[in-house]
Amino acid sequence: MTASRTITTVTVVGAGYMGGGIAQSLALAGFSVEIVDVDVEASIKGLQRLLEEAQQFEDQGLYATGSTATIKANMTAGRTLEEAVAEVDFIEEAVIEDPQVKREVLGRISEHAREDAIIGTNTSTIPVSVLAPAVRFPERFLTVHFSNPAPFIPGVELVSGKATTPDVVTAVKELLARADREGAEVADTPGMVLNRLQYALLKEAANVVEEGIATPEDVDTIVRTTFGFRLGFFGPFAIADQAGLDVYAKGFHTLREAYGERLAAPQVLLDNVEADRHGVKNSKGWTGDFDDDTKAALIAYRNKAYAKMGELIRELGPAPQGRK
Ligand SMILES: NC(=O)c1ccc[n+]([C@@H]2O[C@H](COP(=O)([O-])OP(=O)(O)OC[C@H]3O[C@@H](n4cnc5c(N)ncnc54)[C@H](O)[C@@H]3O)[C@@H](O)[C@H]2O)c1
Repeated sequence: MTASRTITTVTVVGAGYMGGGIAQSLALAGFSVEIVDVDVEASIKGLQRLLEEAQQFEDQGLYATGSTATIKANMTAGRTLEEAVAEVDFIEEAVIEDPQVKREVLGRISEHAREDAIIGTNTSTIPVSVLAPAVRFPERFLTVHFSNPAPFIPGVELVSGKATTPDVVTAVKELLARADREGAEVADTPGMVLNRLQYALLKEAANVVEEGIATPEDVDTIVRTTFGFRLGFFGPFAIADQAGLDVYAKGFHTLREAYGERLAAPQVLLDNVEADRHGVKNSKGWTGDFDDDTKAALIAYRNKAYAKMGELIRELGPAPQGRK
């Protein structure tokens, strides 16, 4: 491994829905990006499609004027996988979600890449431990999981394997920051964090419907107009701090009575309350301590965020819906 891990050149292998969006985003951020698909013809078609899509985004005002020209200047296609991975600093694999196919492709990538090139996989479900054995020099391998649609969703889950070295994670975080993305590290577990939480919400939402408590339409309305409204700005811990941890503890008591241990208060929440940490209101929260200036700034930020969110939703109008 070389000392410097700064990434400037990237190859994305698998230029489909996600790989295409990732390549587009990185090219727009100034990285030199090559895309590779099943063969040279598919790669060139992919490039054409991505440039057309970028132009549409630009015409719709979603990308700044000149973005397509930047992407065109920074993105190439037309070589084999072996050629395209040979010199670059970072390779992101985004082929189909099939462990066998991924292992084969990752094996080829790592065989032909520089020994110090960093290799990421965009898998949404397959543990690093399943894929890493296929990678030559697995210390430079990790999951770099972008979300759909990649051109617009900023968050990226990063999952290290047993062998992954910290400098590799740092270099990928720097790449993401340059592309205006935010990487968060999670352990190598099925579903990681994003899908574990998202699936838990869907499962409970389905329970609510099955129990006849609300229709799917009303569940969706409640989610997007109440707690979902906050989620673009605050995660569950920050929200709990704002609501009051003592309030949550009481709420969990009611839920436990109704639904059993499954919805009992987490011990760490009870420990916080026991230690007189009630959240922002008593200046001692789960996420930290709050002095008066920080409290005032947080409330001002929250109010502005929600007012602007309301404005945006009114401006966009309701989302199109499928016919019943
Ligand atoms: N679609 C999503 O919402 C989403 C979100 C996050 C992560 N992911 C993950 O991203 C990855 C790609 O998903 P997608 O939705 O973009 O799929 P996709 O089918 O749109 O794209 C996959 C691409 O890989 C190409 N490909 C297949 N085999 C290949 C090979 N051997 N060599 C080179 N290219 C090959 C295909 O031709 C296709 O263009 C998967 O691991 C998926 O789980 C998907």
